[in-house]
Amino acid sequence: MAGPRKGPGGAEEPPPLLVKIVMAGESCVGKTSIVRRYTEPDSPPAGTPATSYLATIGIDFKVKLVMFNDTRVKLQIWDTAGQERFHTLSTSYFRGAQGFVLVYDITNLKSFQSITMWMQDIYEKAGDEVDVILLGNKCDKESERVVPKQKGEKIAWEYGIPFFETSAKDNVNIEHAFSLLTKEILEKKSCVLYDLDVVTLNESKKRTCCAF
Ligand SMILES: Nc1nc2c(ncn2[C@@H]2O[C@H](COP(=O)(O)OP(=O)(O)OP(=O)(O)O)[C@@H](O)[C@H]2O)c(=O)[nH]1
Repeated sequence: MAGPRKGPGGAEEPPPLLVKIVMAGESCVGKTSIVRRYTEPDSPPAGTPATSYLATIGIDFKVKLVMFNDTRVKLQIWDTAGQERFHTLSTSYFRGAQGFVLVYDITNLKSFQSITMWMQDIYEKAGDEVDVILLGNKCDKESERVVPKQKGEKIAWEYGIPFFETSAKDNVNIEHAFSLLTKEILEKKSCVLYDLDVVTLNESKKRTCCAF
C-alpha cells in the first residue's frame, strides 16, 4: 500500500487542502466547457464543431490539484445542470460549497437576468459569506453580444464579487478566474479541510479535519 507522500527532504507532506467549488447558471451558458477548459486543457475547445452541446444531466464533478503558496490544494469542481427541470437537484449541491462560479452568456439576455435568482439560491443554501465569482462567458462572440460588459461589472459591484468576461473557446480568463476564487477562499479565516482520502487508504469512509 502506498504510504504518505514525502516532500523533497523526505519529510511527510500533509494531505492537500480540499476546496469545494460549484458551477452555477442557466443552461447552455458554458459551465461544462469552462470546467473542461480548466481541468483538461488539451481537450478540443468549446464552440467548435468538435464539441457539440450535450446538456449536463444531473451533476458531474472534476478534480484539479493546484499549488497555493507552497500548499497543495485539491479543487473539487461540481458542474451542475442549468436546465430548469434539474434546479432542485442542482441547488441541493450548493450546501457545503466554499466557492461558486456563477456564469451567464453575454449573447443571452435571459441568462444575465437570472443572476439575481442564482445569487439568492447561493446565499440561501451556502450562506452569504460564501465566495462567488461572476463570469460573462462567450466573449469571443462579440458580434452577437447583447449584455454590455458594464452591466456585468455593475451587478458584480453591487454584490461585491469579482467579475470577468471569459471565453472557454479561446481560453480567455479561465485560469485567472479559478486562481482568484481559490485565493479568496484560502485567504478567508473560515475552516478549510484537509483531504484525508490520501491518508486513510484502508478506510471506506472519507474523513476530513480542520486545517486552521
Ligand atoms: N463560442 C463559444 N461557445 C461556447 C463557449 N463556451 C461554451 N460554448 C458552447 O456553448 C454550448 C453550451 O456549453 P456547455 O458548456 O455545455 O453549457 P452548460 O452551461 O454546461 O449547459 P448545461 O449542461 O445545460 O447546464 C456548447 O455548444 C459549447 O460548445 C465559449 O466561450 N464560446
